[in-house]
Amino acid sequence: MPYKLVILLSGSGSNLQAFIDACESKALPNTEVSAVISNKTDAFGLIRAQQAGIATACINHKEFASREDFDCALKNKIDEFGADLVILAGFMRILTPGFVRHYLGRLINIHPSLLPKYPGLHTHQRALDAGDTEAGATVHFVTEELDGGPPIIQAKIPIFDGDDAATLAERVLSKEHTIYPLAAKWFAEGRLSLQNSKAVLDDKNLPESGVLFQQN
Ligand SMILES: Nc1nc2c(c(=O)[nH]1)N[C@@H](CN(C=O)c1ccc(C(=O)N[C@@H](CCC(=O)O)C(=O)O)cc1)CN2
Ligand SMILES: NCC(=O)N[C@@H]1O[C@H](COP(=O)([O-])[O-])[C@@H](O)[C@H]1O
Repeated sequence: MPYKLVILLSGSGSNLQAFIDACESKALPNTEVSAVISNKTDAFGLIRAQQAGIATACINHKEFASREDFDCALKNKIDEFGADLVILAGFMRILTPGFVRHYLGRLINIHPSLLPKYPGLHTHQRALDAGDTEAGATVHFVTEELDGGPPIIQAKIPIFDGDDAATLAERVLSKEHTIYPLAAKWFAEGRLSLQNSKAVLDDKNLPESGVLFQQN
């Protein structure tokens, strides 16, 4: 029985594509993307999923009277598909405490900064404006606190003179496509868990910033 990923997204879906390719190449063995769900009807990630023969659903947050109602519909759809792991891949909605509690420990996100720096939006511009010399991405467990969940893995890149938010985003995204499937692989292998609000890998608490991914 393959390990089932349900991926939530709001945009282009290049991280989704990385998961599709990793499952296809068996870099993520015995794992499948069971469904892709978006809150945006025009998310290109839905097209990517359809091109890969993956079930899709669109639940438009604008059609709901409250965040709680939207999250309840989202939860029902996810559970209809069945998910061992719920993956936020550029999903641009803040999730309610009830939703997070339901999936706690099997709900992860990728954030385009070296958390705890720059939670929220516009991370690359904030790093540039602060004069930082490095940027990156963080895979973390999702908790009620926005982008405050325990980090699992981080990748760092240098910020070059002349970088702008777009060039930074492009180089960070490339690292995301490596670390995100790796974190999911650890989870599918039963090596990664959330215990007492800490990320645990191979029965050891991870460092505050997660595992630092080093690519030679
Ligand atoms: N309870 C949590 N929900 C979410 C988390 C989390 O850690 N805890 N991670 C985010 C992902 N994210 C950054 O990584 C993020 C997504 C969305 C927003 C945000 O401000 N959204 C606005 C709408 C913005 C828009 O529609 O363009 C909103 O929801 O009102 C901040 C950070 C996913 N959810
Ligand atoms: N706060 C959440 C957030 O900003 N997530 C970011 O959205 C992008 C989605 O790209 P993709 O659609 O090409 O995978 C990624 O860079 C991800 O880190």
